[in-house]
Amino acid sequence: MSDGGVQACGGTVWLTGLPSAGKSTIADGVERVLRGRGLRVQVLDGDAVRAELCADLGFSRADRDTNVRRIGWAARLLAAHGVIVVVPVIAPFADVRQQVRARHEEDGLPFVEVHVDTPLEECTLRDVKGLYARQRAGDLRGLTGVDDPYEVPDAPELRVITVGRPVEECVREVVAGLVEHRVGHVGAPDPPTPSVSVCIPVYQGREFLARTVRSVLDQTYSDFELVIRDNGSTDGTADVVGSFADPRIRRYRSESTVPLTESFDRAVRLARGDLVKVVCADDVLHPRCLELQVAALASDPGLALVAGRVDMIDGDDRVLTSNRLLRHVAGRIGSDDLVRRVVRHGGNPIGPPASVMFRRADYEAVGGVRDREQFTLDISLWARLLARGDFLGQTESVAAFRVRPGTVTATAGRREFTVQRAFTTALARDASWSRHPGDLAVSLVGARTARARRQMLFAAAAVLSRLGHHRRPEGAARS
Ligand SMILES: Nc1ncnc2c1ncn2[C@@H]1O[C@H](COP(=O)(O)OS(=O)(=O)O)[C@@H](OP(=O)(O)O)[C@H]1O
Ligand SMILES: Nc1ncnc2c1ncn2[C@@H]1O[C@H](COP(=O)(O)OP(=O)(O)O)[C@@H](O)[C@H]1O
Repeated sequence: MSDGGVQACGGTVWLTGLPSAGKSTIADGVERVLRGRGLRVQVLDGDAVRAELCADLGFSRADRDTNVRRIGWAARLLAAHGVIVVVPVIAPFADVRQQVRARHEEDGLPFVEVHVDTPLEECTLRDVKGLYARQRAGDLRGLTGVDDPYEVPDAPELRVITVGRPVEECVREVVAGLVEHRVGHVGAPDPPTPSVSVCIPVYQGREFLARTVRSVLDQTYSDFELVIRDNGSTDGTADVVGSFADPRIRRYRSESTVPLTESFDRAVRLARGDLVKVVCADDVLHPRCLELQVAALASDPGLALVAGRVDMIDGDDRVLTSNRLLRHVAGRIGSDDLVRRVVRHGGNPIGPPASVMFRRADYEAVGGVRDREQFTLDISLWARLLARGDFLGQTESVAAFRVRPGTVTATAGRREFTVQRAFTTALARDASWSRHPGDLAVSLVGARTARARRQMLFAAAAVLSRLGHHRRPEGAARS
């Protein structure tokens, strides 16, 4: 999936332990760290595998053994192809764990056994899935560690204590253990973590992607990484991505295509920088964009979101209109006040992803992009991020948004209008923010005006395009 110049050595990391010990939680953290380093990682979680590969199995001794052997077999195949396989699976019996280890060793593949060492009393308190309670109530029999055996590993490569320790610390311990046991990179050292990650999720982006990438590489601010995640494009996008040699680029390609919201989320989840900007694969950043927005967030820890203005350009980079958006939301604005302005606006007065920068920690804290409706993806994310801090609307134009036929924004019709209304209504009623009767009525006027304005803009784009109207982007001229 990635290159990045990293030489990967595959292997299996088996996280064994009682139910609710923390196996899955630590596995997820390890996956994130390793992916952040550009390595190929696959988590084979007990629950997920049992739903698919082992749907025929229960929890008898024989079935558990079969389950662990099958997972061990799949892990070995993946590891042989250079993948780091992280396996959070109870695997309660020592002899089957030993068999899986032996099969790896026969193939010369590293096998790292990690005992997630959380005492039963603590697991019973955590009881993430309510299994211990069900067992006590007599609804479940044969629960590992209670009325079914768990054989504690004698000599695991690593024993991780979780009680009283933050998850991140346990994750770091496992990652450090992997390096020691030859799993993961054996070649280039980790690239240093940059302060900013610019993330480009791209699907069928051959036509404009090169311009987008160049606009990122030409920034006046240089301490960034550029994460490009190709969402299974088949139009030659991969060639465009491959044509750039800048070491700050980290490339990922998925063979399958996920929905736009998920593609956005996966690209951001690859970010390593503390600050994040997402750029759609046809938009363009103006050269001082990162410089201006990093300075704002670095100097004011109370800010969760910074946004600049945008120019609207057409398919030939002709400026259709400049310095747009943020008319009603310029300057530093408290989050409660801003949410009210968003409601009254009835649409997205903040801007598209390219105009915005946020903090990765905040993105993770709010659970990332959840909205399945791609039309309100950006504004619903901005609104949730505001729960983490205030907003700064910058009056400089920082990016150019490409207006072209066939895009989500261009084709927005009645259904999208309904989706937008549903979002605004939910926001107006959200108890996290102060509520103002009457704002929802105001927002209806705002939403209709915004929709009409958008329709006019797209119509104008078509006409201007035919007339050959041409002007340089203002932000580009300034910087
Ligand atoms: N009786 C019993 N004992 C243990 N676990 C049970 C049981 N019934 C259901 N579950 C749920 O199944 C998850 C364990 O699956 P595994 O594949 O990891 O188990 S095993 O290795 O086959 O023992 C396990 O998930 P985790 O606790 O997250 O590991 C449970 O959610
Ligand atoms: N240091 C820690 N490492 C892992 N999990 C922890 C830690 N401290 C607390 N927890 C919590 O313990 C629970 C473990 O759940 P989970 O990872 O699903 O367990 P398992 O996969 O072993 O069944 C989570 O709610 C997690 O937040």
